[in-house]
Amino acid sequence: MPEKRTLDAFFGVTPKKPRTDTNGPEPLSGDGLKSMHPAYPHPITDLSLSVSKEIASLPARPGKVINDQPDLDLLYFEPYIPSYLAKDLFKFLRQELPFYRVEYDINRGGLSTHIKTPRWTTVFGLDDTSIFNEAGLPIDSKTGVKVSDKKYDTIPPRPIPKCLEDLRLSTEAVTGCKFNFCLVNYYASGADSISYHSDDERFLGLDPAIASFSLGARRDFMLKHKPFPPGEEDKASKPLKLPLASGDMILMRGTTQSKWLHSIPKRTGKNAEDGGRINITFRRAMVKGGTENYYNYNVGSGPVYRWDSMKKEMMLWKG
Ligand SMILES: O=C(O)CCC(=O)C(=O)O
Ligand SMILES: [Fe+2]
Repeated sequence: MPEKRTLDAFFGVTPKKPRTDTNGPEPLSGDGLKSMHPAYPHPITDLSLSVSKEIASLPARPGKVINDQPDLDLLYFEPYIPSYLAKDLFKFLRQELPFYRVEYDINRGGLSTHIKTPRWTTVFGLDDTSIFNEAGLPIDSKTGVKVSDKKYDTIPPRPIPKCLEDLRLSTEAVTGCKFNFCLVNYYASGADSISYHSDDERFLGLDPAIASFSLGARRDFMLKHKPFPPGEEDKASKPLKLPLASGDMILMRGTTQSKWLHSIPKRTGKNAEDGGRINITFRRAMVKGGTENYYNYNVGSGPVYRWDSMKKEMMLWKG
């Protein structure tokens, strides 16, 4: 992949400064390399070569097909990443990635509602119409001409950093699917959640495959069929609860997005303080509208936060 080599050569290789802060050192790094890009709020440390190689050798166990419900097609790796590595990868990514708490307004039937996304999010990637050139700017994937499009202007797209690129490449090799986007959710506690939805946006094309990784605390992944049309209510399907553990990966494919909904419900009481969970999804956006949508809802226009390992919470990143 010549594009990647040139991009790495341009951004990826800067010696790490000796540490003067108390914010680490993190496990899994160690070769002193970082991924850089003008749109990153800060450089993102690469995984060491040995960890990178280990990720290329995954999954730890083969996936099991779950398709015993109408319109459902899942491939469940339990786990994909062995637990010792998943634990360190959780800490590494929480420390290294920039996170956002996105807020936005939705208008439904003339009524405007303010939404505060109930979890931390971040996103990297570019839809199929473009690739990043050596300067890290989108160029047309067919002609190589620099793209000037307002869909890329408000929030400039950022390439997938090497640490997540390692996992993307492994996931592509194992699933045979192609992915150009990486979305990350951080659920700091049981109070963070994602409500029932399906990832069936038009910009993903028909029957998209989405690979979804869990790191850190175990959280319940709930699935239920969308309402059946009148007369078909008897096509009985029962809701599913998958208690996803650290290192697990679930590939959702076929009609899973068009016919089913999924969620991570809140947890209360003694289950609420769980140490946090990271979810990584790999997806393939086909058109520029997908890029615009993903950056709007996962980066947004608010401030950047970064994990503070002393305070053990996300803190405003002043750069
Ligand atoms: O956290 C999860 O496992 C699910 C996340 C999800 O459904 C999404 O980001 O669309
Ligand atoms: Fe989803």
